[in-house]
Amino acid sequence: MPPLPSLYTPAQLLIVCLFLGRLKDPSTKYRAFKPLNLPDRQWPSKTITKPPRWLSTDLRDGNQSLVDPMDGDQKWTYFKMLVELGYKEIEVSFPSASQTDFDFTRRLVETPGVVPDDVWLQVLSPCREELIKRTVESLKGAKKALLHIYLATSECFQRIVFGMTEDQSLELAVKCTRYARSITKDDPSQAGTEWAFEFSPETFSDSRPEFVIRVCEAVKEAWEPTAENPIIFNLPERFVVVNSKIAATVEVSTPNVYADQVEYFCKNMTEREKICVSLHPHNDRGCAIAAAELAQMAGADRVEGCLFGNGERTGNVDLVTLALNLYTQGIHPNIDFSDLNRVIDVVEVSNKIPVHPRAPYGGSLVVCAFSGSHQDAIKKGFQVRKKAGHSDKDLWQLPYLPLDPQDIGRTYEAIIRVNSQSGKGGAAWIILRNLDLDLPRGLQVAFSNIVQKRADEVGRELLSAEIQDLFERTYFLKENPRFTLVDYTISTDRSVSPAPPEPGKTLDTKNMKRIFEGVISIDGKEHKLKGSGNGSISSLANALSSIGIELDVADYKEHAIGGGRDVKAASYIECTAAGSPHKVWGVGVHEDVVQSSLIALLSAASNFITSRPNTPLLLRNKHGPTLSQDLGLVNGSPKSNGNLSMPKPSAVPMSGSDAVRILEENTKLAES
Ligand SMILES: CC(=O)SCCNC(=O)CCNC(=O)[C@H](O)C(C)(C)COP(=O)(O)OP(=O)(O)OC[C@H]1O[C@@H](n2cnc3c(N)ncnc32)[C@H](O)[C@@H]1OP(=O)(O)O
Ligand SMILES: CC(C)C(=O)C(=O)O
Repeated sequence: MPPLPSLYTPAQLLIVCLFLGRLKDPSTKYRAFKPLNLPDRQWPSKTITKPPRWLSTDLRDGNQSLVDPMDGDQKWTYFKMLVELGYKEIEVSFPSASQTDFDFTRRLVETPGVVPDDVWLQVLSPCREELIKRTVESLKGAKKALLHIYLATSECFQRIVFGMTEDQSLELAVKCTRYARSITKDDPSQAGTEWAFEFSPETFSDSRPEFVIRVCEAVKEAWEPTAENPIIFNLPERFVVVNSKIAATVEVSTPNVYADQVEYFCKNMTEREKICVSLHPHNDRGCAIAAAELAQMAGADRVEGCLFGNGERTGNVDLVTLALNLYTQGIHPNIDFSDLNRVIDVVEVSNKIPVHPRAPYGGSLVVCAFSGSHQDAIKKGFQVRKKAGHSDKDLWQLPYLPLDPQDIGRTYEAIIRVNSQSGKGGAAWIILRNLDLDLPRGLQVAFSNIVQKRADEVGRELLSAEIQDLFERTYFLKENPRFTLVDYTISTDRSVSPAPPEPGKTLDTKNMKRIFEGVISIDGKEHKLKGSGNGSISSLANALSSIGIELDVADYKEHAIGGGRDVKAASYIECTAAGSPHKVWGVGVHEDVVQSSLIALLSAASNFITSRPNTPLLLRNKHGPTLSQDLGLVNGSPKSNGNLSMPKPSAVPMSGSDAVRILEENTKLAES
């Protein structure tokens, strides 16, 4: 077939099609919600000061929205977890929907000790008598039973779904309430159960507020609640059909509009003390949390939702976020999320839906910082806390972390993670956490460059263990094949006679020179070295210079690790190489502080000759006289004839590996 002639390229055609597919003027299809006129609204100046009554509907609204609803055993595990977390009102099923739900409810009622005495079992039914009857049957014998019925009150539901007028809907709601009453709290055979009642004017947020009040007043009158056992009016916030002709669905409006509606409801219902105003927000516009919080400010007493926001469509309001939002305001939510990982495990297995890595509080990535400035701020925050001696109960003020991860059972290890976006603080934090080494700033920068390079090379996050390993290998913490301190003494150099002590006083050796004499294993062979200096480190540096490694100490820091008998010293030495702009760091850890500093210097020397083999250095001329008098074999017969003279410094640039080779040649020479 010949190709069809076309004025456009395929790409242009695609763009045209996409463009035509979108509405230039969405107002022909979608209408803005007309908000309630509530000029005297009070809620904006209110704050939340206590937790609401919570209702978990994970096992009902959450379950009904799953691809594969939970089976009885999964519900059982989930229920037990909800009880352990502290939920006192749990919507366990829609008993008229399926045998699984009915049987599960019966199992809860009939199994002794599973439902604590203070926990209400809530069940849902539509306003249909035969379904209400079946629903009530499922709860027979329960200690505390909460019967929940629903009926949509919006104009579009009445017209599209039910084909009823407002009066007919009201009549149905009242009829079902009376019926429910007759088979529950008014039925003598149900006397062993404490019955409570909930009515949801479904589509509340799209209903005429005056009509919602009318229906709820009528239902209240039919149920006759008391202040001790108030009736629950549950006010769903959810999507609605606005323009029925085109039947498009949009969510109602911004959360402030819902708050206005709730405040209106609270103000206009009579006998407020006999009413519990409950919220049932869905997340169609992504505003469920805000809607629930603003509506509590507007006077609501109770919130229905699901853990991690499972539920119909975009989900019910997330109970974890709501509770932990309160917690971070210093208000205990009465729900225990101190082991959030366990909760996540149960939720993920039961729902077969993973918790999003960015889900507030629970997401695996929400307490992780990859980027340098975040890591830096978090690390400083922890250091300030440590310095101030803060315990895990003291006031929490930490950059970027609104909640102490420990409070939800997460460790600090995972907070800072390192990839190519990370700065010096990230790797330093991991070394601090893993090895107790508080790296000086200069070493942080030096090590960060090494980490950055590695992260770029591998193109992924570097795990904490990898960073630790990189550090240990870079600074020869576990083993140092190049320079290992085998044995040493540091003595006072008495060859330069000090001023004699005043009569009756001892000789002041404090300011006298020190002599390092020791055995160092260099690339597996042991050698004696000797040098002198103002202190231990400089005397070893001097000894190293005798074999051609000319390092000047530019910076030195030390700190203790641990305490008591197990205390250790950590030493950090930054060295410059004579005649070279390069600096190298060395790290030493030892029970003895002097030894730790000597190890650090050898680490720097090793680092120098190993990691910068091509750096030109002013080292000794291998053709000159070779070993210093101090250098000889330990395990052979040491040459102690004193005839070997100090090699003269030479201006020949030489690499670190050359220096070691020369050393070996010199050693052989000494042996012969
Ligand atoms: C907003 C919510 O989440 S509400 C809870 C929703 N959950 C569920 O629906 C899960 C369980 N549901 C079910 O198992 C079934 O839908 C049942 C058992 C309730 C009813 O089953 P069916 O009788 O087969 O009805 P079906 O599901 O086809 O349709 C719903 C019918 O109930 C009516 N209905 C819808 N809501 C209500 C209500 N609140 N009260 C009374 N009737 C209602 C509809 O108008 C429709 O009636 P129609 O058949 O006369 O047109
Ligand atoms: C039954 C009601 C409360 C409901 O689930 C909803 O409106 O989403």
